[in-house]
Amino acid sequence: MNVLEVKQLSKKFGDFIAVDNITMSVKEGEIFGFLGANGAGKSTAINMIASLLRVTKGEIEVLGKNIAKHSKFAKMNIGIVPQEMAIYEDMTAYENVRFFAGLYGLRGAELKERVIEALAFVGLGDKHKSYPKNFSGGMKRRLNIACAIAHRPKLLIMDEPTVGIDPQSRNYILGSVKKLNELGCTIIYTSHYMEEVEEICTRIAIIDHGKIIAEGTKGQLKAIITNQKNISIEVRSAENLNKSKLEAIAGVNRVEVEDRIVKVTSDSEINNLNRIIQQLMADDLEIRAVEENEPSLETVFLTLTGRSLRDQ
Ligand SMILES: Nc1ncnc2c1ncn2[C@@H]1O[C@H](COP(=O)(O)OP(=O)(O)OP(=O)(O)O)[C@@H](O)[C@H]1O
Repeated sequence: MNVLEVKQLSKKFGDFIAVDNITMSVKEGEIFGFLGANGAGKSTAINMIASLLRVTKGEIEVLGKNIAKHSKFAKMNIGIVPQEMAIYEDMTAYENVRFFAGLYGLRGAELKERVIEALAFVGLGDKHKSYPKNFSGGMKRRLNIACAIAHRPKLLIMDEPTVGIDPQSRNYILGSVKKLNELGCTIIYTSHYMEEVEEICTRIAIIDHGKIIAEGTKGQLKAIITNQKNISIEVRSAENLNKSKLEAIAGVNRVEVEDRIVKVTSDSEINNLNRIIQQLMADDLEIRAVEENEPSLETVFLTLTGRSLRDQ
């Protein structure tokens, strides 16, 4: 089932087109990565999905229902962790989460239970009475997440939740995202940190100048720019290597030897690692290490957009 369906969605600010006719869908159980450089249009797109921003053109369906026609249904089923911290500094952590969960209609014992659950989930179970003004950036982010999940949304949208925080909180947040997903929450995760997206996302859309320019699993995105893989095998000595026999293995395109490293370039679709290793062993080469390198998503992004994700 599709949790989210976006059809020909656009947003104009005056004459400027921030989101340009995007169509995409997110299936139940996915961690869908929305990857783009600063200003690419990520926040604008997800703010429309979360009903925080008016749509210029296009349609958005959540769990099969149009969000413009079923606004309450959409609100109950979506949680958003906005880029700008949305917490009240003069309310305790508990009061913050209670306030936001209350906006979703939770009341009484259920409200209390969910607030406690959400705070524990983000590792702030012992900070109920603390004020966020005394929190580190990472703790504030975690509180922000607790506010967005207490009503147990089916779809959680996170807008760069790890920007500007310490590595420990970052790891905690990434771990929480995975755990929430395992508990059945579908997640849209925007970031311009490539490694995060590579680590947690099951499918990724690359957005650039308001348009989705590529979409797919990591493997599919990487296959856009290359259908090759590089295998590096470190051996004790490459003296006895029978190069032509290696080159004869199905899928192998090139074999190079650099000192004690045998470098094999092969079609990525063909699973021939076993045969390559068997051939080296048949030549009596002592294998010390094997490494298979794919192009990184950063390379994919660079190739498709002509610019780096960061530093611009
Ligand atoms: N309210 C607004 N009025 C005018 N232009 C806007 C407005 N909001 C965003 N923009 C512009 O739309 C473009 C997309 O912005 P958006 O915030 O969606 O990008 P982003 O991909 O989320 O980037 P970032 O990683 O910096 O948040 C930018 O050029 C931005 O300046």
